[in-house]
Amino acid sequence: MSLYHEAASILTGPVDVGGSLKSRVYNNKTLKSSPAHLYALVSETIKWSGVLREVIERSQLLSVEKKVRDAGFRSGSMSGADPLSGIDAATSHPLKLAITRHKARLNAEFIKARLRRGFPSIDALKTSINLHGGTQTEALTNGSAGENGNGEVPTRPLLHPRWVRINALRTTLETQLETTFADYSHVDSLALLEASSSRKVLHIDRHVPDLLALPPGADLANTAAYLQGDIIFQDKASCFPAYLLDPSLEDGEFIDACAAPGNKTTHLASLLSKRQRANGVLTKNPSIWAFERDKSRALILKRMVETAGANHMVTVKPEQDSLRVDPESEAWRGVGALLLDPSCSGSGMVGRDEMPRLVLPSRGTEKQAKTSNKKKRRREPAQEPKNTKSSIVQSPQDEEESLSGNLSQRLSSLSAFQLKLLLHAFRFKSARKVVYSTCSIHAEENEHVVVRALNSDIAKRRRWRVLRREEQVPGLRGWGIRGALGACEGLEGGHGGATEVVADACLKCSKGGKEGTMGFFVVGFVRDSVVDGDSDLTPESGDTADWNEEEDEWEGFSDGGLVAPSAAESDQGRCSSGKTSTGREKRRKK
Ligand SMILES: C[S@@+](CC[C@H](N)C(=O)[O-])C[C@H]1O[C@@H](n2cnc3c(N)ncnc32)[C@H](O)[C@@H]1O
Repeated sequence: MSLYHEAASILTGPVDVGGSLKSRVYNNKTLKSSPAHLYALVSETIKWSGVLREVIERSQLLSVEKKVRDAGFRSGSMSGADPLSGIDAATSHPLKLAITRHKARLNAEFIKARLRRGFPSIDALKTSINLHGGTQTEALTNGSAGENGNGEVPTRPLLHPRWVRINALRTTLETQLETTFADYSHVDSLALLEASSSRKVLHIDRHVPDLLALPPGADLANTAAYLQGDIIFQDKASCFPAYLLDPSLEDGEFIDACAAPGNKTTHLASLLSKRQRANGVLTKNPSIWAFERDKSRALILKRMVETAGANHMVTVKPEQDSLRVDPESEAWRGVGALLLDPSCSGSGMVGRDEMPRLVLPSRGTEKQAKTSNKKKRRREPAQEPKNTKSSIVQSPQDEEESLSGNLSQRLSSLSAFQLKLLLHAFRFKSARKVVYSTCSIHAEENEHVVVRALNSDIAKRRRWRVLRREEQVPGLRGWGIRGALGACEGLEGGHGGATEVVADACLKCSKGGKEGTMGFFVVGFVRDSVVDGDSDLTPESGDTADWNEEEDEWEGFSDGGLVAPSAAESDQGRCSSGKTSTGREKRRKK
């Protein structure tokens, strides 16, 4: 049984210490069990924990079997046809006996749990759980059933879909729908996508052009389309910045000031190539300068640009610190628009160093407990240490990290760095558009940076203002989640606009929300004309905290995939597959 005890200790460990589930198992040298077996057991347990909870709670097993309760029915496998078939212990083991005594009741509850979810067979339930990791079936238990049942669908999508961006540099949406996704059925909403038990189902996004949502388990990493760069795994939210920039061939040159691994750079190039195609005439190729200060990340960026077929537009500047580029220099006079997606806390990332949540059964309601054993229940002896977030979800509670001293310090350092980059972007003499984004959910890195930027000397003198909601590209104008009014207070007037206008100009994405995105923030800045005679500006003056380079900031994945960890891994495979970049010639030297 040590396999089960070890699984239990992994599953009940604190959620905020020890890294991902995989690293907790494979890096723990004190475990006796085979890491592969243990990992399989804990991941299966997590996947099935919602069903297990229901079966155990409804059978009231824990109210009558003290042994099971004290040992903790912490892990089990549901890979077989009944809830008990996976328990690998001697038949005479007291724990196994305590469970098998209730076999009939447990099996009956298991059947009911399956039917409640609308699955006609165990295989159908298994397929859905394997596809959606168990969470989707949870959505179906409150009275509604999935498409296998009475056709109803859950009211809210719960999972992070696999977002796939069609790369217009190499292909078109129509071509991909006729080839890579020819045998996929189309659904009208994420809710339907999540309710589907089919792997071959997709939803065409209604906000960002050329973006598809697929089920989270969709495996496209080996498709020709992915390998040749026709499709790119990119979270929907991460597609907002380039789209919001609304790049046109008249904008002049572009800079992506924080470019690696290259999702937004290649998206920008893709949007420009569509513009070129729409123009119908052979236009001069637009220029995108992709700055990346980190040497190894710049290599990944180069590969991504190459794979996406954007070499003819993008010039990667490896080991280039954006802040060391002189925006006043004549060399950058042609730059009209910038993307700025700086390193941030990454608090909006889905799956970052995440420990999956285990849903545990309770011993039943007070009433159930009283009727079953008529004894007053004692509290579980094993208590979590204070101030430690457990990976077990006992009851829904807000697990938002509190702004402790450390976090607050870190955020203030990060936001100082982000502001510095933003004000630097404002200094490019011909620039008329800047899009700023973070994958952070903290106002300090988002609205507060916007307010401080608008209050800056350079913003006022060069007349930078926010790109108002009504000016935004059609797909994003309708996006409902906007900046927090309270977080936008403190505007000093001038050209910044009213607090409401600024808050409404900010687009936010919720992590784990019904839109299926990661947590994200994006805002556009524009100016209506280029103002000259302002080279005497010292834009960074007056900005407070110093950026601490040692901070653990989020710098995006080291690959092209801002999706689930598995996709990130597969992208990494592509990026580090030994394929060398072709040594693309620089179009011109700066
Ligand atoms: C959040 S990631 C960017 C993700 C990227 N925009 C994408 O969509 O794939 C931030 C990147 O900016 C780089 N970076 C941070 N500060 C920089 C600076 N001052 N100059 C250039 N690159 C910088 C980091 O090394 C990191 O690769």
